[in-house]
Amino acid sequence: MINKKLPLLDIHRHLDGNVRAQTILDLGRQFNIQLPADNVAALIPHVQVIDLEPNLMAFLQKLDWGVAVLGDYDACRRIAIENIEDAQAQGLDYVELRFSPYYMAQSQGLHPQGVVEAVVDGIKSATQNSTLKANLIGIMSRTYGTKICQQELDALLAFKNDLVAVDLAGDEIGFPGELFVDHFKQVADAYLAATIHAGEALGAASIWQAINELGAGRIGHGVKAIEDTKLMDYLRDNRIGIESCLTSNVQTSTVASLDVHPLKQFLDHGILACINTDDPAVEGIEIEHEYAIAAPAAGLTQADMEKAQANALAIAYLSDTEKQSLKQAAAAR
Ligand SMILES: O=c1[nH]cnc2c1ncn2[C@@H]1O[C@H](CO)[C@@H](O)[C@H]1O
Ligand SMILES: [Zn+2]
Repeated sequence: MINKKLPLLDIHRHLDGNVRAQTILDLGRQFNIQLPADNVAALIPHVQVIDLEPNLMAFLQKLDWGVAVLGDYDACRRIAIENIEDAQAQGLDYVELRFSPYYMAQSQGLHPQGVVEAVVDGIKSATQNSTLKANLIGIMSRTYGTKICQQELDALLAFKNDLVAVDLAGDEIGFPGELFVDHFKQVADAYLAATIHAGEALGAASIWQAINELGAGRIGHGVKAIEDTKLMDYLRDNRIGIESCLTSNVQTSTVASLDVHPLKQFLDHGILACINTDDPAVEGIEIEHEYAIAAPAAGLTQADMEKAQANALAIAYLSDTEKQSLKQAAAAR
């Protein structure tokens, strides 16, 4: 269970993987986009994983309707604002929302830089009078190849002061990290942190590559680190955190079931691993479910879950002062 006396964080959460079904319907109508259904109940099977998907790429297709309806920049702003509302409704104290401007732009011919501007603006206005703190992570969608990713990076770097990090997501097998060394050199030159989706569809070598060649200071998923003890030691000793996403890893068939998920072993090893949602609307779960249902099913004790809460704070892209004040505010409630 979530310990309310500790700050609750979700630091691996795709804004464009969390578009409400009702919003997809509204925007579909607004922009005259033909959808596979005209009510929420009938739309759900098209935009949410119902059973397991056979692999990561099949899972990722479920995100497509959420971006297919982004007909203008106001629509992008709307889903950014709704993501803050959703995070607030979950009782999160701090959220890192990540998004891929090219992925959001491509379907309706928007400009990626306009998408970044709209998302930044939406997050700023929605958090202005709120106790929830949010930071943004820019994603390069590797699935579109190196050239598009450069365009996407250009759009992100035009707003680098509004971001805390850059990520690489999408098809890890088809577009491995080796292709993106030059991109992440530019990320480092812009003084932005790097967190990379690695060791989800590929093995431990992909995690080593993300650390050594792309400068990753955190790893998204990192499931396959369990295959390499030296890597487990390295992650612990260098405080490279793992952003675990339990339900997502089952739905993508990255792990066979929760009881064989390596998160418990990561925690026992002293790795700064934490619990996150990934794509809540697509998965049909929320952070509460991950703590109340998924984590116990993955063998975590209450103490493990509290460790995971503390780890999320330890590796969050926040200053020590910000971390301290989140801690104090939670302890006082
Ligand atoms: O679990 C995941 N693994 C890899 N890539 C993901 C995952 N969830 C979403 N995306 C990717 O992130 C971008 C949108 O933010 C898209 O490229 C989507 O395919
Ligand atoms: Zn992810």
